[in-house]
Amino acid sequence: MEAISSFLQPATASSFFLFLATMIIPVVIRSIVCQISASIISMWPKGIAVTRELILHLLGIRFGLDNEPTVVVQDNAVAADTLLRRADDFCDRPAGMGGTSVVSGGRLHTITTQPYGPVWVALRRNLTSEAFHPVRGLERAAAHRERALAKLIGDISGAADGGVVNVQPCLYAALLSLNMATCFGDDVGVESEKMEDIREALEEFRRSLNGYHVFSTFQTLAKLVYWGRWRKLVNSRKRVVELFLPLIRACKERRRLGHPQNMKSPSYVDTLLELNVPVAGTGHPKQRQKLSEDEVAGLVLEYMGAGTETIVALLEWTLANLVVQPDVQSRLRRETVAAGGEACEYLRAVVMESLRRHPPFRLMRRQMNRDTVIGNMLVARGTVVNIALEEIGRDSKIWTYPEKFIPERFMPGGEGAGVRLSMGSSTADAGKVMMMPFGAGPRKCPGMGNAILLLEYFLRNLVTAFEWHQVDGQEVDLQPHYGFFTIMDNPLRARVMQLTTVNATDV
Ligand code: HEM
Repeated sequence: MEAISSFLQPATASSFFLFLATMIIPVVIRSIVCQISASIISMWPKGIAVTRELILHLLGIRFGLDNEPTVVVQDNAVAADTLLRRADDFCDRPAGMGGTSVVSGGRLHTITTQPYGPVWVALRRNLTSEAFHPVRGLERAAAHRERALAKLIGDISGAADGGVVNVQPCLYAALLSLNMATCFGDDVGVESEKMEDIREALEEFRRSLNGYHVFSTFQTLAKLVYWGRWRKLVNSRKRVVELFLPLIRACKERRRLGHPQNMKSPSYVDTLLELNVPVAGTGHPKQRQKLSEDEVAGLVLEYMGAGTETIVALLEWTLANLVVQPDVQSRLRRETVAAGGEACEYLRAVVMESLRRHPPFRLMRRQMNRDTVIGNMLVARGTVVNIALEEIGRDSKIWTYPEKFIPERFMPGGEGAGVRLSMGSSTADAGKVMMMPFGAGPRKCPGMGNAILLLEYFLRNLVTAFEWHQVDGQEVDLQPHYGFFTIMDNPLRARVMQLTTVNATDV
């Protein structure tokens, strides 16, 4: 060693060692890595695949809402106490919910994701006091409902191949055409080809929402790790918005020309174009502005998604249960015919049982805006609170045979008689909570009245127009698929027998 040192000049010596190091160190590291990998592989349990999720887990990287500090509420009394008595602490949703909000990096919001405050009040009030107002909105939409029903009956009769129908596509087409009409108005003509594009685009967007929660935290990194998923989400939303924008512009043009239709019966988009919302973050409620085109498109997407898929899913679940239980179906038919278009107690009971047994949203998410006691636990501000809507409706302490579909439980004398769905912010409501498929408190679903109306309307007419039977050799499978909405894992196929030519009976 000494000989070498004396032989080399100092500068040359350090270069030599640097050279040696660069040659030797990688070899040493590679051999260490190989040895470690070999021993990991030899110890690695057979049958466990090395996935991206596993690697992220081992590195301690967690994306998405599911990895935020979370409390799950499964007890109805605690849920009621949380949402009604402590409503002020639970009025926000976690950041990073909703496709529109995620894709725009929190720049755009829908009613669902808008932070609790004056803009949320303005958007929500616009929906409930216009499109969903019992007279100005729902009553005026009667003609749209009749047209959608006629389409549905026609599609079911026409699609019946040897009497067998794939039910979901028929329901979807009818609800889509109804919601397009109430959203854009009668005279924004959408030809059937465009309608098919919209159907496909909405479906693709819904599919892209499965797993989108990973983008709610550390978005930049999550985009890199889940690049394919991100691209799908962005592109599918872009596709729907590009289909809606020309229709929104046509509404604008119609308003500019002062079309009488707008004055008589404004569509949802007309009301959004008319609306002035407070300017967020200024603290001056009087400072107001119009919504941008992007914002209107996001709200339209919310209306079409929430208003179509939920109703389609529930109608499909209900018809599936009626196929499985022909006695319930016969009673429903008898009693709706006897009611002759008036309110029918048994029809309401069937709808309530469907909502209890198959709520489209399994969980409802809120985020606490201050430290609060939930049940007997102190939970810190910022914690995500998941209310387990499905489990609350199946609580065996409240419901007998909770897994069974028994509409009679909502008839006089049944354990569910008199149960109300409409729980506002009144603390007096809290004691009566037995199920909450529409949520509760100030942020409960604003579409509830419309949803009940549509469910009863279509169901009443579908059971009087057709008899619904099992397809020979194919049992109805009531297994759920838990995605963005809870739908049937195996879509319903039914054998139908046409009974009458239907005169639409509106409730
Ligand atoms: C059977 C049908 C439906 C069910 C079961 C349902 C259920 C729900 C639930 C559980 C929530 C969360 C409520 C909460 O946080 O307390 C919600 C919110 C919401 N729903 Fe529905 N929904 C239905 C139909 C509709 C329809 C037809 C619309 C109309 C467009 C709609 C629009 C909304 C909106 C905008 C929100 C957000 C409310 C807010 O954050 O202020 N829903 N819905």
